[in-house]
Amino acid sequence: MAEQESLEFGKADFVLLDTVNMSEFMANLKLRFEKGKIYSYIGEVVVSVNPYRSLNIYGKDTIEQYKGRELYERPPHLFAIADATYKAMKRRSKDTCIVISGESGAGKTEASKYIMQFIAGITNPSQRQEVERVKNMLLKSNCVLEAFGNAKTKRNDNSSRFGKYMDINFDFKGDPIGGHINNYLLEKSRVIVQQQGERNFHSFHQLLFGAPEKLLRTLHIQKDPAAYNFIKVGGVVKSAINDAAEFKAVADAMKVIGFTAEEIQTVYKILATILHLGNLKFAMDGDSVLIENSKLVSVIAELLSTKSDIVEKALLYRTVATGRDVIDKQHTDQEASYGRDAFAKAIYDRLFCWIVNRINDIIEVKNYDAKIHGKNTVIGVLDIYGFEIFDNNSLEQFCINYCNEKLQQLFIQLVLKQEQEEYQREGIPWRHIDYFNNQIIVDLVEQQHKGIISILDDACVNVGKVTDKMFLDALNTKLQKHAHYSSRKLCATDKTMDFDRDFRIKHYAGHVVYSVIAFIDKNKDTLFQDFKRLMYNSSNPVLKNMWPEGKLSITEVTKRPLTAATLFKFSMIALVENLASKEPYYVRCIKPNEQKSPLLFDDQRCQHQVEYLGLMENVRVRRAGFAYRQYYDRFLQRYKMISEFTWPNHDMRSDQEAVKKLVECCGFQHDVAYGKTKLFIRTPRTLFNLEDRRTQMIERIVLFLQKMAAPLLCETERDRKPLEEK
Ligand SMILES: Nc1ncnc2c1ncn2[C@@H]1O[C@H](COP(=O)(O)OP(=O)(O)OP(=O)(O)O)[C@@H](O)[C@H]1O
Repeated sequence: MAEQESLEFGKADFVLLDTVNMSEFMANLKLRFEKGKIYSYIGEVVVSVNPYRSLNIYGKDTIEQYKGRELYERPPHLFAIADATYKAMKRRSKDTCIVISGESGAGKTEASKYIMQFIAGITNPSQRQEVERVKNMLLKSNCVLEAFGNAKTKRNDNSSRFGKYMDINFDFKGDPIGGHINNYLLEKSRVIVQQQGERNFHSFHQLLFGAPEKLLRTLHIQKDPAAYNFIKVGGVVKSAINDAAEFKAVADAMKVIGFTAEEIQTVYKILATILHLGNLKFAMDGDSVLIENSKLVSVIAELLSTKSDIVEKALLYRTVATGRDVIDKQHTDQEASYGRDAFAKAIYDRLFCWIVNRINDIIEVKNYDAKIHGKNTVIGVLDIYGFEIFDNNSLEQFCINYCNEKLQQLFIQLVLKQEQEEYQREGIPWRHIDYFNNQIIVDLVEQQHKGIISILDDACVNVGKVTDKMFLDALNTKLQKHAHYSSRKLCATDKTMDFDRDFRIKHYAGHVVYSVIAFIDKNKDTLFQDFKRLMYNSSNPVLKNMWPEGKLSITEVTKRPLTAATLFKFSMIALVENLASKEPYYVRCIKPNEQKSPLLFDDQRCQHQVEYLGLMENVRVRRAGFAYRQYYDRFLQRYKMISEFTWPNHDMRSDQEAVKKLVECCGFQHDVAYGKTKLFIRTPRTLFNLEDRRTQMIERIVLFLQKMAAPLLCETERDRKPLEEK
């Protein structure tokens, strides 16, 4: 229990609720939010509510207060688990990780930044230059990633449109010596289309408003967002001044990180290429397709360091292998614009991955020799998209929600495992706990042959024209008996779904209807080989290196590359394995309202998040046996004034015996269990009763001391008087 907070702020740890039910949970969460307490615990899990205002709780003083302390010695804070993570890593040489989850705008990225700030603040007391350099690199790389991976959405002005896992490596002294970033599933569709009220990635806006005139001229770019089809304007132009300032900050960060001038120029050329691609107009002229504004083709060719006719050919034709022959097949205008969009998305996605790789090259640990330096340990920070339910849910939401299913499964398993291990260590018998096991849903998605991803992949490799509807038919046949799957065909009366379009999954977090439209295309994620060859044949070496597979001719290309969903599945399986191998800590973020208001606590929205973050399940598991546990010596330190046998010091053989005596004095012996090093208390009421007794005793002790001190004070007064009179 966080001991530094009064109960007027509610319960700092949800494990101590009088009764575990949703209404008590929500009342406590709301009370704490309204009192400005944005952090709470569930055991060692931090629950965080976005305050939507700056709080003075992240400065140097606060870092000092949390540094080296135990979790329960200070009020709940991100810094407390950052410190716990750091201690586990440093003292016990354990690899640890912090998993930050929550929906868009809940405060995940801010939390990850504060955690990094804390770690930076407590390391390198000797100010070694190398450590400072690494810390600077880690912070600067964040700025670059945000420019290319974040965008303004309706829900968050600076929304991360990718998942991120970042390892920080530490040497034997506990100083950061390097890092590594893994990125997951960038929302690349945003490059070509944005919903009303949203923007393309920040990088495009920064370029338009921040690049010097000379650079814009070489890129053939105008300072006007309305001139570009891939940039949506209308009410969402963030401050151009901000964008301009950020352009400079990002350019500077790229330089500091170590990007060469040629690399930085290439980055700008790719952004400009994408903007020009968006303006291409295709039309049919009889049977042939043509580009109406062909001047743009030469601009694109110049930016990509290649020839106009090669660009034009890649846009209008597709090389296909038919038996032994290789022919050029002309697109229709629709196919051409589809191919162009795929190209724009692919080069942005590739650019983003390339940036992450370049950062990794630069920040990775170098010259580390385990024999000389000892074990190199890591703290990982995972900042990944939360559960998503929109009006229209497609393959992207399907992947994101599957990711959350997997993380939730890991979460409950780990909380259970930690509990079991503690009971075992302490010699307390374990009681079986009922909890919701979402394995069945994870299997529904990822199981080989039978899972939705497999069924989708099967549909994608079928010869002939496969439609999204055929995929849905296959789902309906294979999953008709599955308890967590349904569709209109299987449940004709359910009008929340459309025939031949929708299916529903009962996720642990709620029911989500997915529309199969474009599932097949998105899963195939085809980029014609012609575009890859175009990039590979560029005379710009940076571009060429980004597209090594462009080396292959059409006849050498594997016919069945892994699909988008399968690649994502593999990356999730690897991620979960990696997290499971570390000691995990959790931050669960909640967004209090849609209006980004610091005052509003929207009960319904918050309750929904509490449900799908599995927080009630967490509280239940955490206090299934005992709500509270504490080391004997610490318990005595806090409560010894309650009993004459322990105040001011006990004379029993062990602290454990003294605690037993104290507990019996209060009559709580039926509500506790004695572990090897800790006392376990079953119900919170007992703990609060102890707290009340402690408060009363402290008042009496203070009164007593005052009484004792009074005559002394009088004496001093008397002694002083004559002196003064003298
Ligand atoms: N601890 C905090 N103190 C003050 N403001 C905060 C805090 N956490 C979040 N915010 C505010 O909320 C906004 C959204 O937070 P953040 O970008 O971290 O959300 P997110 O969960 O990472 O969202 P997404 O998934 O869209 O990236 C921030 O830009 C900031 O204005």
